[in-house]
Amino acid sequence: MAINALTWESDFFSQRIGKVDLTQLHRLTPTECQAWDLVQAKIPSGDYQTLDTLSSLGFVLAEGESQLEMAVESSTRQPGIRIARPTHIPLLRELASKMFTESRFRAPWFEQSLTEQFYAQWIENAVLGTFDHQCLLSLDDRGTIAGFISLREADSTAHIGLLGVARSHRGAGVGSQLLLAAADWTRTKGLTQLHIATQLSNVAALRLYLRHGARLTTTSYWLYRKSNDSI
Ligand SMILES: CC(=O)SCCNC(=O)CCNC(=O)[C@H](O)C(C)(C)COP(=O)(O)OP(=O)(O)OC[C@H]1O[C@@H](n2cnc3c(N)ncnc32)[C@H](O)[C@@H]1OP(=O)(O)O
Ligand SMILES: Cc1cn([C@H]2C[C@H](O)[C@@H](COP(=O)(O)OP(=O)(O)O[C@H]3O[C@H](C)[C@H](N)[C@H](O)[C@H]3O)O2)c(=O)[nH]c1=O
Repeated sequence: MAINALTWESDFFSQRIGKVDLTQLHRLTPTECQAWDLVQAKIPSGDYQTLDTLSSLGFVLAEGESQLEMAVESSTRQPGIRIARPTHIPLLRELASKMFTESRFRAPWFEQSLTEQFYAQWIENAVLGTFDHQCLLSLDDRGTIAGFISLREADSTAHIGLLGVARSHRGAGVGSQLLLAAADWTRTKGLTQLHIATQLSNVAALRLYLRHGARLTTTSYWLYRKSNDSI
């Protein structure tokens, strides 16, 4: 078998969703793909051979992704940053549901209302510590949520889950403040690397990360194949 089930995603989106195991690509057949509603593959953007193989099997481009890493040698505590609590969940859900418009979880593969719920659920899970481990908030001088960042620790490295700034607060340094708070979170955990992933199209986010010294490490493509009789 060359496709592994994505269990959480399949349950959440009520579709049979699988992901190609690239080490088993030589075994992949249209018949195996057909057993799934949606098959995903994430490939290095320079791997033209895999790109061509997957294209010939009916996969199409869904999105490009960039991975970055920030070396955290020193950091400073950011004023105005709080740990999100369950009471913040309703407002965080509302903010997150409308913010991540650049996403591979998009039409025609995913219904927009479910995509909105997906990012709402992601940030709720971050507050509860059930997926990402923590969610930090930037509060404005009235105590309103200006932005949030979620973080997790995996493989001795810190990872940013979601970063979002309320539209009314953009372009005022809140994104920078949250990124610096993430660097501080990383350092206080005794870690030295902060990993970030974002869409290749997300120039605003990429500019922010690069401005703060993040290094672009890899670029990838997400390819999807939907079965004709599904969704
Ligand atoms: C891991 C992930 O989640 S990746 C996805 C990132 N999130 C999203 O795409 C969600 C939607 N987008 C957003 O929430 C926001 O646009 C973000 C997070 C990308 C950026 O947040 P912002 O708070 O606007 O960032 P910030 O203000 O620090 O920087 C943005 C611009 O404002 C400028 N700026 C910063 N401080 C100030 C200031 N005090 N006065 C004027 N301009 C300022 C910056 O120089 C920057 O300009 P540039 O991009 O032209 O260089
Ligand atoms: C909430 C939650 C999610 N999962 C699963 C579901 C998916 O299989 C993965 C998340 O996939 P990812 O490729 O990370 O998703 P995105 O493409 O939306 O994320 C990128 O863009 C975002 C805007 C953000 N920058 C993110 O950091 C990027 O990776 O996780 C799960 O198993 N359990 C959950 O609770």
